[in-house]
Amino acid sequence: MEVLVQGNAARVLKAYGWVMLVIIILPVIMIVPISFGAGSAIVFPPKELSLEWYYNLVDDPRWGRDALLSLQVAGVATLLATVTGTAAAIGMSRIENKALSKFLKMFFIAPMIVPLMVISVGLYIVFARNGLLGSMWALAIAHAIVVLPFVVMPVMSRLASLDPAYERASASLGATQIRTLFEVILPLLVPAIIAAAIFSFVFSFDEVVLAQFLASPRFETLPRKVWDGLSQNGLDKTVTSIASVQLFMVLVAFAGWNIWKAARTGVLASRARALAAIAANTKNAPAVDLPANGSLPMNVALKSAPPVGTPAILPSAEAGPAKASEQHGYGIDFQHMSKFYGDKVVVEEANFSVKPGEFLTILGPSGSGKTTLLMLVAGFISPDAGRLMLGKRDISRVPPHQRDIGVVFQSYALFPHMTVAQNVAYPLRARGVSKAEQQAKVKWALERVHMQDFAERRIAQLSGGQQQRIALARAISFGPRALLMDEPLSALDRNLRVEMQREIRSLQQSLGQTVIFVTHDQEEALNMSDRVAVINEGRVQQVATPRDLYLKPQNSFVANFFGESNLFHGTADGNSLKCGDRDFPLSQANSDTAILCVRPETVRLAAPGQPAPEWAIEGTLTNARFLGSLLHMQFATTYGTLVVTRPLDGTIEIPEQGAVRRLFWAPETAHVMTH
Ligand SMILES: Nc1ncnc2c1ncn2[C@@H]1O[C@H](COP(=O)(O)OP(=O)(O)OP(=O)(O)O)[C@@H](O)[C@H]1O
Repeated sequence: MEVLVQGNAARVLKAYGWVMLVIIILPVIMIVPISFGAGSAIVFPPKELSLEWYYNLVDDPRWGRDALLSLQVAGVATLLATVTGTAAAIGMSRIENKALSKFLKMFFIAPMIVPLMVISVGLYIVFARNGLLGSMWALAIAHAIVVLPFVVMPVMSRLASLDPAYERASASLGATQIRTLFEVILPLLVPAIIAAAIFSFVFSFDEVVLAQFLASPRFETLPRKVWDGLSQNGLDKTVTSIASVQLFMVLVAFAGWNIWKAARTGVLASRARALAAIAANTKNAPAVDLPANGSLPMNVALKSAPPVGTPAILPSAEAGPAKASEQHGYGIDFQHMSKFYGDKVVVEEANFSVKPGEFLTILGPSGSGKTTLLMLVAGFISPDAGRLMLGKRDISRVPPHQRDIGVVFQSYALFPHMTVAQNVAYPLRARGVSKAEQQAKVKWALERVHMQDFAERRIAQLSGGQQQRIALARAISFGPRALLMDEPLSALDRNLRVEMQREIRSLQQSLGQTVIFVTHDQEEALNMSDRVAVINEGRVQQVATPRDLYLKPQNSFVANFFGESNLFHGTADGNSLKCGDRDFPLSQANSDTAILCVRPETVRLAAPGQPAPEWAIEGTLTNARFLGSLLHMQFATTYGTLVVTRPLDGTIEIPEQGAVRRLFWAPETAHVMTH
């Protein structure tokens, strides 16, 4: 940690901290020795030790009765406030109507702003009219109302800080909303809920103003009795023994909480160990030690697979050891699909197909609609027009948990409160798969990503690369009909990224899975895809193999986005393109306004005196950069800057800055586009 304050300033701050601590804690701690002092005088430190005030506490049954009532009131108020407040916070986080959401928030937070005295008077009138004064329930409800904001606020802020991908991941894995609530959302809210419950309990147990109005002399809480005693006769020293007992109870509760936490982790660990024992029981498969970053040693062969196309049969407990090509993907058909946000079109008339078992990458600049397209397939949003077919089924309106489509999120969205094995088993549990089958499939999926030895790890104990593998294992464990990946490698460093590209591609091929992969990195698209869909401003520009995209781009956007290009705008006339004062030759006859796309590596250079066609363009070298294996040159010409690249094989002549060359190309290497 960086030290911001050093030397004398640090010492002064430290001393200030200690003084503040002592001022805050000392009066509280002093109560304990005072409670052991003999006689009714408040003496610190006590001159004579005695347990008389503790005997007094036990001997007088009213203290015990009042304490019990306070405990009952605090218990009921805590339960009411925690349940209602948590439900309200979750409900409000789902309301899309901003005005309504704001109003409800104000409503639930109001008890914190309105003075307690006002609330007390209001409740007194209501309870008095209904004959509820002096009832434990009335006081508990009043306390619950007052502490409600202290539950709603922390739970809402915890909800706001949760990655929304958790909920989407749960749905994509087949969980209903109820399962998602109880198995994902509530466990992730536990710290906030516990904090809120403790606060509610302490507030209610200690509360005196509402108790003054709503309890009765016959039926009074502990704080009210203490208060009454104080106002009538000065401090009854029994109060010090009560306070000491309460302090002791807080310490016991704190210790109990820590012991429970440790025990809970132990239980989870032993559960995970049981799954891991099965997962690790892969005597035939050699265990792989992964480096900490999750990359795979180069000598580890990816599991070979029979050809794609056999029907999907996931390994079952009865089926024995898993075979490698157990899944096959379905085709996905986008039929004139559009999505609007307000009046802004985000996806416009998407109309293309992904073949079964194909790896298709959606490539486009930031904000072009890639994620929206993927979310439409996953079912997290619905199209405003058009249809989406998965195989022969129209899934346009099918909820995500019924689509059987696996999703790997950019943030991985692994559930942090579950172990690796529990994460991978989650979609299987959601589908009611038997325990034995769950274990077999978890083992199978973890083997596919070489993570079988990590089954009992917590997610926080994994590196980014390892988390990536687990996210993949979780998405394939239930035999999805297609797999969607939203920039899953963007958080990894370059080397690991390249390795994961190789692995994901290899896994997809061995499984025969249909994959839609989103990226804005064209190199990644080139490395992995059977075909690439280039998208810009919500419109799919071209869907083609990487080779066709490069050699035959459909328009200038694709030509520029997928690799570099030199573009010449002109009018085609037969076998030539009129552009400025030149007629560039075309390999095919054309008769329209057209754009000629010339890739940098196809441009030839002729030094003065060397032969060149008549239409060659004269250019002056303005910039030459070494890009690893490529020399990248820029020439200033009357057509603007032209880019030329050459592989650096150690033999090429590198022109000097300012050198003049004539630039030309073979007509068959240039591509004509209409726009
Ligand atoms: N919920 C929403 N409400 C309004 N506009 C939205 C919403 N979600 C996305 N958009 C807009 O839709 C457009 C496409 O967003 P999308 O996230 O699909 O782009 P992207 O290509 O995935 O971008 P990036 O690569 O930056 O993730 C953007 O202009 C974005 O601002």
